[in-house]
Amino acid sequence: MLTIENLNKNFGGLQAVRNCSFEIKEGTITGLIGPNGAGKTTTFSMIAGELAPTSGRIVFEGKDIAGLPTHEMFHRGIVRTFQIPHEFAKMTVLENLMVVPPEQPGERLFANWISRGQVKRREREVRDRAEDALEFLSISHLGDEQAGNLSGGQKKLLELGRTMMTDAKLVLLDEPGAGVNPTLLLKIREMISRLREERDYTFCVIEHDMDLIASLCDPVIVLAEGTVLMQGHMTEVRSNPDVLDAYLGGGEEN
Ligand SMILES: Nc1ncnc2c1ncn2[C@@H]1O[C@H](COP(=O)(O)OP(=O)(O)OP(=O)(O)O)[C@@H](O)[C@H]1O
Repeated sequence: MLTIENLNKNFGGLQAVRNCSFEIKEGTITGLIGPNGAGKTTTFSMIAGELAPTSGRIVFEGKDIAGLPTHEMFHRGIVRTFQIPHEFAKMTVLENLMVVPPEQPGERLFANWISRGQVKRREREVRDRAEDALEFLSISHLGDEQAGNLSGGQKKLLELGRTMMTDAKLVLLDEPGAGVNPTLLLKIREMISRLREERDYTFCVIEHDMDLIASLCDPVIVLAEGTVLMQGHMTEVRSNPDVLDAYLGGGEEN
């Protein structure tokens, strides 16, 4: 589905990503791990169109999309969620979902005037889709809650719900486990798995929680110093001495 070929990103004299190449196969939940500063976030930002690569190719469904802006990536079905969920705190959970779909007819000045019926129909569709997302995620009871009142884990579920409002094919999940209590973590893990199995999403996940990676992701790609150190099943990754070295060398137990 996505092939990264010899990707490079320099920030001045610092080479954050260097000759990085890997593949994300359709229907997988691919983990992207590595010590702090390994280049994971920078790689995500290039795939999502927030950063232009210095050089290299990002081929999505057969087309080189490197350097295209975020809205183009979104349009093609690449959606990124963030470590800190971007909910609208003063809006309800349901409203947070309903504002996601781009180009709602009611937002276009003349569409309102020309075809009220069409706008109403579209609004109904969006509401149905939002309610379906809430039901899927078992958070229908939170629909009327102000999003700002949600716990960290509930906000992550809302973020998954916002993704379900788009026509995403590849979802880039940025630390879905960060700041989430253990009970909700199990639920988030289950929802990601079910979204893959039942709704055909492909995921790429950056995560520091190795148990979450082990239980959710296959394959796992390990980045170190901006490039791929190894790739495989988490059992192989865990027993690879180079991976251990990279983590210990980074001085961080993550
Ligand atoms: N906008 C920027 N300007 C300059 N340097 C940057 C910028 N963004 C990232 N870097 C540097 O690039 C390197 C890779 O950073 P990146 O955030 O991609 O790593 P990471 O693997 O996501 O780390 P972490 O796990 O700590 O989030 C680091 O040395 C970082 O300091």
